[in-house]
Amino acid sequence: MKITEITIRHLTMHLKNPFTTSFGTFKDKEFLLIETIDEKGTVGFGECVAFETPWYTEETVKTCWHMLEDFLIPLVLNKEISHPDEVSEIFKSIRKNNMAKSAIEGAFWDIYAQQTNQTLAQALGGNKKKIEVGISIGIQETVEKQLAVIDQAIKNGYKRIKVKIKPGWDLELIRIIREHFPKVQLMADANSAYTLNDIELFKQLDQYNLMMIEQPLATDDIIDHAKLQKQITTPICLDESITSLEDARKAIELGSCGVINIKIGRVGGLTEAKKIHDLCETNGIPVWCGGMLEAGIGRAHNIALTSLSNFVLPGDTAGSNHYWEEDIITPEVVAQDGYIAVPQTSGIGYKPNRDAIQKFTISTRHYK
Ligand SMILES: O=C(O)CCC(=O)c1ccccc1C(=O)O
Ligand SMILES: [Mg+2]
Repeated sequence: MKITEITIRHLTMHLKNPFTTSFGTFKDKEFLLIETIDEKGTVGFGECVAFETPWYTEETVKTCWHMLEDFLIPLVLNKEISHPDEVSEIFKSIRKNNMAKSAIEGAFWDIYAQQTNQTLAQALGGNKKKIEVGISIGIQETVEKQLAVIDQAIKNGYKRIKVKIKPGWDLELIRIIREHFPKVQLMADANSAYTLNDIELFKQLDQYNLMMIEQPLATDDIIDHAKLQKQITTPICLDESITSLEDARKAIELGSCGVINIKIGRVGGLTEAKKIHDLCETNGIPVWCGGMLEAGIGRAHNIALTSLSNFVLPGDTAGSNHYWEEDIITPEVVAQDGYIAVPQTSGIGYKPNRDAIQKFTISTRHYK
């Protein structure tokens, strides 16, 4: 395939419920949508998951646009590429900037799947017909509100609940949640809000039978996580710390985690995500697919990835209606009884909703 035209759109979408983490609150999601067209007229879409501010990783909407426009697009525009795996090879000359790389690589995968008449899931080697998903619930204003939101999520069919914790909103919160929901599959995500000085807190958390604790320590750490893992029984799940196959290899070798959360954008694309998946499978490390409050295009890519065999734990890919009044794909993503059906039409399996995309777009630029 040869991409002859690329469009970047800057969208802003209002979240149904504000999402609060240890770093702050989101009310809207601003992001870039990438549309690519090849010489045969096949259209592919990729979603850039970077946020407006660099709280989760160092990338932002603006840094991604800069990287795409000035470096990444010139490397792939009008180049003959036979397989999307080649895109990450070409991008190796650019350090990091994984979310920017991933956005464009995803559009190549979409086109490749369509041209080989496969679903994106099949193109990646995934066989599952449906995937099990959970839900990630942000920090609420009160414990009562937190319990009510969890209760509603369970009523909506989600069987695995993830809550966000931060210093002062942790042990007591988990104790109360467990008291109300003794059996639910429960986990906590700290988004790097703690240090090894908090080791007593983590030992205390062991009594609540959490499935895992996600990213308790620094965003770039695997050494302290290994020390912590040796002292607690709850498996540590790494999110922010794993940005590549090499990171995953080292974390596994050190014993820094028992589980890895794979996010396509964080690791630089589907090719790298699949490699991490395969490495974890070989090493007996279960994985699940993380989320970045994606709109429909990014969500569709997550669903395809989750169809791979070692995604054995429910991920954060909830249905469109958990996030949006209106999503940018048709049909929207539906989670029923905690499962999403993997679409069976070629490419990402959902149609971009051009009217909705238009409505949420605040600026557009074309490259050819
Ligand atoms: O529902 C989702 O998309 C995932 C929500 C979530 O936990 C999250 C959302 C934004 C940034 C980081 C994270 C995270 O997994 O740490
Ligand atoms: Mg996380």
